[in-house]
Amino acid sequence: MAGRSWDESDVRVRANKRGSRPRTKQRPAHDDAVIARVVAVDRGRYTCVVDEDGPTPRTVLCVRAKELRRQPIVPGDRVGVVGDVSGEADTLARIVRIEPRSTVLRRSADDTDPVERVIVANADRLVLVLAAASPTPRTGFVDRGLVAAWDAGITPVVCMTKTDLQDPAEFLEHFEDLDVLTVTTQRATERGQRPEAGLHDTSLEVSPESLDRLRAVLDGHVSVFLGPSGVGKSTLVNALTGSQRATGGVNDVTGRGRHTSSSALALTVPGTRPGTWVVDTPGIRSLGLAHVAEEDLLNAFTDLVPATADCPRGCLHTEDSPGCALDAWVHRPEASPAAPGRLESLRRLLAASRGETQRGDSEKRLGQAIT
Ligand SMILES: Nc1nc2c(ncn2[C@@H]2O[C@H](COP(=O)(O)OP(=O)(O)OP(=O)(O)O)[C@@H](O)[C@H]2O)c(=O)[nH]1
Ligand SMILES: [Zn+2]
Repeated sequence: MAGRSWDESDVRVRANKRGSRPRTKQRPAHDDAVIARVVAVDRGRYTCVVDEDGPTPRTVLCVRAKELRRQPIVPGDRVGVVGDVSGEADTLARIVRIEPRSTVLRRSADDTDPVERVIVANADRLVLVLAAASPTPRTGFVDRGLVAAWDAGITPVVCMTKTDLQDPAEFLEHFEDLDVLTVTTQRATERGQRPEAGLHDTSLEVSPESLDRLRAVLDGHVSVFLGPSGVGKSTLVNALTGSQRATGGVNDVTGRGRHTSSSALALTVPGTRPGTWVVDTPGIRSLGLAHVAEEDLLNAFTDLVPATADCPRGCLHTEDSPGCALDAWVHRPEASPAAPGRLESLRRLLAASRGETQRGDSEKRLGQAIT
């Protein structure tokens, strides 16, 4: 293969097995393809919404063209679709093209999955969900989430749930030097006061004001929610989208009835503009940062980056790096009280990332450490 680079598409230039016509790389341009949004992927079937911001949005079930076989197509993707795009029952259309993606959210390989995977395309909000209490919020989760968002070019949002249980102000001080969008949510009433809510109707638990605030943050965006177990993600997603993930209800956009697969699912948000999506990623509580370059990791700490200009060349910014300017910076009188903690976070992440690169030690993987 000297002097020439090639990819898998070359391999497929060969006679059709069934012997009719030879395959070539000159495929029809599919000028007639309509643009659709992928909302769910399940065993080679792609549920797409055609005309998402037009007068007749409809759900179309698709397969993908053979030439796209090797490319991941994920929720959030915008694709070109040909064939029967009526959305009527028992029709099947075909995805012939993946539109350029504005962002991709990746999940690092880890012990549960050896392959790095794209999980969502075109998201522009990463909502890091934490509870003000129960479970106790941890700054490390936000630090890692901010790095993941920065790396993917996605705007992070910190969403503090359960503020009925605890005032989140003290926790949020940790991030006050960062220009991070923050939103708080709480439950409307005690369950006991709303017996009609029933045990499984979680949507009634979130206060209407909370939902208004969230909708304002999500409006016009494609958002992914990420958070440790038990912080109230499904409660929020259900309340916002009207889906009933936990109970297997019917969603009117996907028309799929039950969402049993564990892959991501894009849902519309009633009361927002067309083009507003929440991508639910069941089972994914962390993204892993193994694929994030060290420099990008540092750049995510926008509050500390300016200080590194005074570090010696090649400074590793560890606690024992000679002349590292970061210590003095976070302890200067005008520094915020949160600054030393931020430096600790940065050093923990750097150490984890270096540990992994040097030793390949899976225990040290950032992927595991994010939650
Ligand atoms: N007090 C209070 N409880 C809440 C609030 N939001 C959710 N909860 C409760 O927190 C518990 C966990 O909520 P879930 O929505 O299942 O949490 P989750 O993040 O989806 O958890 P996983 O499915 O494990 O990822 C439930 O008992 C909710 O009723 C809130 O704002 N205030
Ligand atoms: Zn340094």
